[in-house]
Amino acid sequence: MPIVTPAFRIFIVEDNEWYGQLLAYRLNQNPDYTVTRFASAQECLSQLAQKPDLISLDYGLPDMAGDEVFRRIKVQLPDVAVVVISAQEDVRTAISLLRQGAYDYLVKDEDTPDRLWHVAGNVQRQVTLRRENEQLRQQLGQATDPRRTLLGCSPQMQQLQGLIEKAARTNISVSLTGETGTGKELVAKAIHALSEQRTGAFVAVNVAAIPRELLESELFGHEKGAFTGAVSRRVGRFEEAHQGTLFLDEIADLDFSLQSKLLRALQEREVYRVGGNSAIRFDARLIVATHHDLAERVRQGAFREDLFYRLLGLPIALPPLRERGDDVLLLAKAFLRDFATRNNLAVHSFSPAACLKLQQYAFPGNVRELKAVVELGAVLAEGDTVEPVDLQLRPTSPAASPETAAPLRAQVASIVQRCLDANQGNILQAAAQLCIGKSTLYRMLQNKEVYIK
Ligand SMILES: Nc1ncnc2c1ncn2[C@@H]1O[C@H](COP(=O)(O)OP(=O)(O)OP(=O)(O)O)[C@@H](O)[C@H]1O
Repeated sequence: MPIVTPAFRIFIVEDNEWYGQLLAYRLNQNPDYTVTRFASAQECLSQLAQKPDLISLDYGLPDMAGDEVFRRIKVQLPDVAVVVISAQEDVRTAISLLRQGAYDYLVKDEDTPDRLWHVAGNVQRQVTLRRENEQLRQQLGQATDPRRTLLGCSPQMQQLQGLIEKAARTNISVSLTGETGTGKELVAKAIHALSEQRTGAFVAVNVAAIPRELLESELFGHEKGAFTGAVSRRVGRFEEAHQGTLFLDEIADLDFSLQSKLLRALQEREVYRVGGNSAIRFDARLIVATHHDLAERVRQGAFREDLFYRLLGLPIALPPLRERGDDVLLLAKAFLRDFATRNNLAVHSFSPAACLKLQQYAFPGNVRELKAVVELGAVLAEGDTVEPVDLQLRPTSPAASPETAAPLRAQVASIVQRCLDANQGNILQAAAQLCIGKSTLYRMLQNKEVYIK
């Protein structure tokens, strides 16, 4: 099966029209790059669902401070390479941004377009290698054992694992719902990896991220000359997914006319390329996902009812992270261990107060946000322990309010005490559950903040 390499997407965020054009002109010399320009931070942030591979970010945008834009990008897309471009050299800012995960820091001068070109080449090579790696692993059938990749022990997650296994036994369509970052794509991949289709490709399309006029040819492909710009024949995502799994993310955003075409394709089990006459057989499992209430969309007349029922298949609702109890700490610990190992960092645990801060936060961005918060926390931590100050949560969180900060010590002690009691005073077990070192527990005992009853 061929390795499928999607376009390499680059965002240029630059309020100086002329300079933005200059950078785009240089990068567009590589026909494999899809370059999009934005004049403001807000415009760029609103389009992150397109999942760019590289962002060239002007540090002095008029509508938002550079470090804030950087932080928001990294919360949503922790893996994207961000190259910060600044009008003047500021070593402190550069170091701080690089520590927080910026890919590079360039100062604006006449060589910048060439240096950006060079950096883009490096990033593209890394991204291509990573994608090929993932696809090869999947094709070898070694990919994603959901028990290893989909972490969580809460009853909600156990129920989810059961549904994934049921879905994998047949080729039933699956409709996933859940807030952003709850793991819908991960679940789709897990179903694929456990199913008979695992030797075929897993093809993911984010319907909301592709402009309407390009989506039809993205899904169904096109023949050479089908429209202006169709310089060669293109195989659509349906064809690529043949005998594998097609994952359509953000399905609620599908345009009405494309809804009819999708329905026809599913009923007939065949598709036509744009500008083509011959039917192409399509046999793949379909998984759709949305963070909207699709039934409500049907009631509003924005989504076809017949298509809704055809897509519904086995509905699986993913719970928000804040409803998964202790999974927050379990996931945080796993992400910390993983990030520290990959980056050779000594940091290995969270202080009790840091655990409490994580448990009290609502995580509107769910697991994706937790992962970004933990990784940044690992970078910011001074010693081997992540402290509350290292956890950069959004200000709306209750954890940030002064009322919760004041009795923090007492609350920590009460949580630790409850955990000690639940473990019949077993310090090792309690420390492991709380993700803290046993020395912290001994110190709290010594200070009479907690007791062994
Ligand atoms: N239970 C989990 N265990 C480990 N990692 C998880 C879990 N759930 C989600 N993740 C990680 O969180 C991130 C977001 O997950 P994913 O992209 O699957 O979410 P999503 O619901 O599809 O998001 P969106 O609606 O924004 O597309 C990914 O890095 C994923 O690997």
